[in-house]
Amino acid sequence: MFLFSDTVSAQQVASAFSQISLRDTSLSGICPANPPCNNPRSPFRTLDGSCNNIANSIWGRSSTQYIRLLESDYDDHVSTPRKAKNWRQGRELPSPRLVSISVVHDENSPSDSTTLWTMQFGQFMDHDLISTPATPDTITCCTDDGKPLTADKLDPVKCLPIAIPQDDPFYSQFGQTCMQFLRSDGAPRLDCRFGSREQMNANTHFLDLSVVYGSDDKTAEDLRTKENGKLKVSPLRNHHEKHLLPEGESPLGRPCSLAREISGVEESSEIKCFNAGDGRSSVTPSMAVSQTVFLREHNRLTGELAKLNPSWNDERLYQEARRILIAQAQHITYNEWLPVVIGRKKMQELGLLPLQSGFSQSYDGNLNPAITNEFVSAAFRFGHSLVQGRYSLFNEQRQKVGTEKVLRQHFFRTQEVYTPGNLDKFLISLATTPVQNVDNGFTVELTNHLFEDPAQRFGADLVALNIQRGRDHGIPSYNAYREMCGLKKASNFDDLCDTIPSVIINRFKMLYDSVDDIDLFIAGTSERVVEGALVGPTFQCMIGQQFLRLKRSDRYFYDLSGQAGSFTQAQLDEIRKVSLARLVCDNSRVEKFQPLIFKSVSATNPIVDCKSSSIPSMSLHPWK
Ligand code: HEM
Ligand SMILES: [Ca+2]
Repeated sequence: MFLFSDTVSAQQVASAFSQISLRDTSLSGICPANPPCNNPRSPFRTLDGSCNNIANSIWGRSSTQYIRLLESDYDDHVSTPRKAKNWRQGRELPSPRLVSISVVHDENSPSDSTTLWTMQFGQFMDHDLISTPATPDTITCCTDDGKPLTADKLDPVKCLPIAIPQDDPFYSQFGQTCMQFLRSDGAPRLDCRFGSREQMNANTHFLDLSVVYGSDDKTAEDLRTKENGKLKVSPLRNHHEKHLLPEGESPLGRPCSLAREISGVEESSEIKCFNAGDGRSSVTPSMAVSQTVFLREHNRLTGELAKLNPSWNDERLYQEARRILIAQAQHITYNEWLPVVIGRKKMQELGLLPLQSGFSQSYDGNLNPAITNEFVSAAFRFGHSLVQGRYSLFNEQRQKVGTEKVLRQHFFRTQEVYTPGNLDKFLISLATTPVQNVDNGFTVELTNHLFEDPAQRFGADLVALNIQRGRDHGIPSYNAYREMCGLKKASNFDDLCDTIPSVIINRFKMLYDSVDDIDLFIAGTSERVVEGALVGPTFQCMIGQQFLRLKRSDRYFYDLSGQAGSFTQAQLDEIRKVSLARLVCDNSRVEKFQPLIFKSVSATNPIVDCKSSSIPSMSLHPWK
C-alpha cells in the first residue's frame, strides 16, 4: 500500500508502480506475449512482422508499442502532457498554433537539386513504417463552430484540443478558436509493468512493404487475387491504361471524386477511393500514384517468375515476388533515398551505404527493431516541410499541362488518377517539380488548409498538430535531444545559435519561458541543414539511428548472408541494379526519365530512354 502525503511525489509513486509486473497477477492475460513461431526458418517474412526475431518473436510486430530514445516527459509522470519547466513562476507552454504562426512561414523556396519524388517516397516510407492509431473521429474536442468545449463536455482522456489565438491571422475570420485534436491510443507495455503512457504502431515496424501488402494476415488476404500470386487491381476502364489500385472505402467518409466546381464534372459515385496495405493510400493523388507503381511491379514480377517457373503455385509466386519487391524497396531506400535525406557523409559514418558486392553480416539479434517514438512524433515528420502546395502535371516533353492545382483541393480526391494518361503525368511531375527546402517553411496548404472540407474555407494546421502530437506522446524538449545527438546542451536561448538562426531564436524567446521548453518538432525543422543533407543535425542523427536500427535488427534485410531469407549471390547482384527510375519506367507508359529520380535533371543526370543502360534492369534468371 502507498500512503499519499505531501512528502510523496508523483514521480515516486510512478516509479514504485513501475516495479509491479502484471505477469504475476490475475491480469496477466492482457500482457503482450511472444507468439509461437511455426516456421522460424521460413525464407519469407510473416505478414505481421512477428518471428523476425526468433528469441523475441513479438519484436517489430504490428500493434506493438514504439520504443523511446529518452524517457517520456509527462507532467504527472504517467500521461498528462508536459508543462513549462517553471510554469509556477513563469509562462505556460505556448499554444502549438501560436508557435506555428510565429515561427513558420510559407515562402516559395524550391530546391535546386532535389525532386518531389524525395517527398513522395518519404511519405510512402512513413506509411510503411508508422501508423499510430487514435480513437475514431466521432469524438469532437471542440464545439461544432470551433470554440472550446466546457470542461464538463470535454473528454480529457481522448481530447487535447489546440487553442487558436483570438487574433489568429487566418482562423479569426472564421471565428475559430479551437482545433480538433484526438490523443493517440495508449499501448499495452511490452514489459507488462505499470508505467507511463506509451503509443503503438498499427503497422509492422520493419521496412517490409506492409504499405503494399498489409500488416496482418486478414488485410493481406483481402488484397490478393489468389491466382498466379497476383494482387488485386481495379477493373480497366480504358484499354490504353495499365492497372490501378483496387477500389476501397473512403477515408474520413470523404468522397474520392472532386467537387464539380473544381473538376468541372459531376461528382460520380463510380469514382472510388483506393485500397492498399496501409489505409492512407488515397490521402493525395500522388500518394496513390506511388502505391500503384509498387502494386504493378509486384504483378509484373509474378508474371516473369511464372514464365521461368511454370510449376510455382499462387502462394509461391506471391511470396517470391513479395520478397524481391521488399528487397528492391530496401535497396532504393538505402542506396538512393536516404543519402539524399541525411547526406552521404552521415551514411558513411554510420556504415549505412549498401555494399557494392558480397554480403553483409550486420544482423544483430539483440537489437529491438521497434520504431522510436521520437522518430514518429517529430524527426520523420521533417517531410512535411518538403511538400509543395501547388502542383502541375507534366507531359513527356516536361511541359506543364492543364492548370496548376493547390493541394487543398486534392486531399482524398483521387479522381485525377482515373483520368487516362494522368498517372504517367503525375510520375513525370514528381520527377520534374523540385521539393521545398527544409527551412522552417511550410505551405499554407498544410498549415491552414489541411484536409479542408470544400464546404468550409479552412482546414487544420499540420505544424500545430505535429507539436501537439509530441506533447501527447510525452516527448521531451529539443534541448534533451541536442545532448543525445552530441551537440552541447544549451543553458540559455543564445546557446542555440550553433544550429538555429538568430531570427528564430528570438521568436523562441518570445514564445517559450525557458530553453528547456522548446518543442522538438519546431526546433528540429528550424535548424540550419547539414551540408549535403535535407535536415539539420538533430533530425539527421535521429533519422540515421532509426535506419541503422531498421537495417541491423531485420533478419530478412536484403543483403545478409546465412539467414533463412538470404538471396544467392547472383540474385543479390541483380537486386543491386534496381533504382526507383527503373520501377517507374517498367510500370508506366512513360518512355524516359533521369536515372537518379530523386535528383533534378542536370548535365550529369540527363533524361534518358527507359531502355538505356543508364537505368539498369534486373534479370530474374537467377530465380529460375
Ligand atoms: C501531402 C503530403 C502529406 C500530408 C497531407 C501529410 C499529413 C499528415 C497528417 C495529417 C498526419 C497526422 C498528424 C497528427 O495528427 O499527428 C501526418 C503524420 C505523419 N507524417 Fe505526414 N503528411 C504528408 C507528407 C509526409 C511526408 C513526406 C513525410 C515524411 C517524409 C511524412 C511523415 C509523417 C509521419 C512520420 C507522421 C506520423 C504518422 C503516425 O504517427 O501515424 N508525412 N502526416
Ligand atoms: Ca512495415
